[in-house]
Amino acid sequence: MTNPRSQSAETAAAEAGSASGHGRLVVAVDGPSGSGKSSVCRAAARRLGAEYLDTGAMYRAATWYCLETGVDFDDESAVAVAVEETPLSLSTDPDHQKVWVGESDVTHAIRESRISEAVSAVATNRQARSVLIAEQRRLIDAAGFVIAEGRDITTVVAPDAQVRVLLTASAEARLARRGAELGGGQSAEALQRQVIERDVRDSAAANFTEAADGVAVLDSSELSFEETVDSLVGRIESVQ
Ligand SMILES: Nc1ncnc2c1ncn2[C@@H]1O[C@H](COP(=O)(O)OP(=O)(O)OP(=O)(O)O)[C@@H](O)[C@H]1O
Ligand SMILES: Nc1ccn([C@H]2C[C@H](O)[C@@H](COP(=O)(O)O)O2)c(=O)n1
Repeated sequence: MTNPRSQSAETAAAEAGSASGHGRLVVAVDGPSGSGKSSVCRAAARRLGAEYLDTGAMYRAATWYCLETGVDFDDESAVAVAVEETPLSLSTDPDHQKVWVGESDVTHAIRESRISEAVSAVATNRQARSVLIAEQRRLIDAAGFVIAEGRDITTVVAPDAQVRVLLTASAEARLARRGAELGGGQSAEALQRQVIERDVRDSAAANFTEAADGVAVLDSSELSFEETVDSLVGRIESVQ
């Protein structure tokens, strides 16, 4: 995987880590779709002056590249080669979340439904995963103080993180949140495909429904957004 902008992102990350006075601190958060990982982790990172790594954005950007280059998703080797080739870079600044593939700013495009519906083909490809996991570890190592979220951060990418949390919410809460986020125009079937069915497919590659040993569960079903952020921040502050 080539990474034209990674150097500046890493330099910024290292500076932010040392400037925040936290030294090296890795926070790993996993959970199913719509549990609140991205929004809660981004808000916690802002509040604490940490870097924020959205690993799902990396799977989505690689999927965008596969679609752009016309890769056949049924051809596992072709998918793996395309992911290896993807000129992906992303910022870890929680205030300026940007994702690029080469010179294309794909920050918004990777959130489209066509990406959500195709991304599992990349997520369940073993070779593609190992390429992305290596890159995620490199970005985490380069950061001083980072909150990284995804599906396998607590278990595979950063099992030695000082804070490890499984963020959950009931299926009803997750569907309602995603529906509201998308403006209420999505059919129940489309939401079911993008949230529940995607989780079922992605479960073949990672276990993000049960907490591994040493991983704390944060169930946000009955919590407001702010209460969920407060809870995560409290857990992080308790180890500082
Ligand atoms: N505790 C909460 N209460 C209410 N809404 C929440 C809560 N946590 C998150 N949300 C909202 O739910 C929506 C989905 O959250 P988010 O995108 O962060 O989930 P996610 O776990 O990252 O999903 P995905 O893995 O599919 O990207 C967002 O609109 C977010 O603001
Ligand atoms: N560590 C990760 C992060 C993400 N994925 C996969 C599973 C999702 O379908 C897809 C997009 O993630 P999202 O933006 O919805 O969080 O990427 C994964 O397998 N492992």
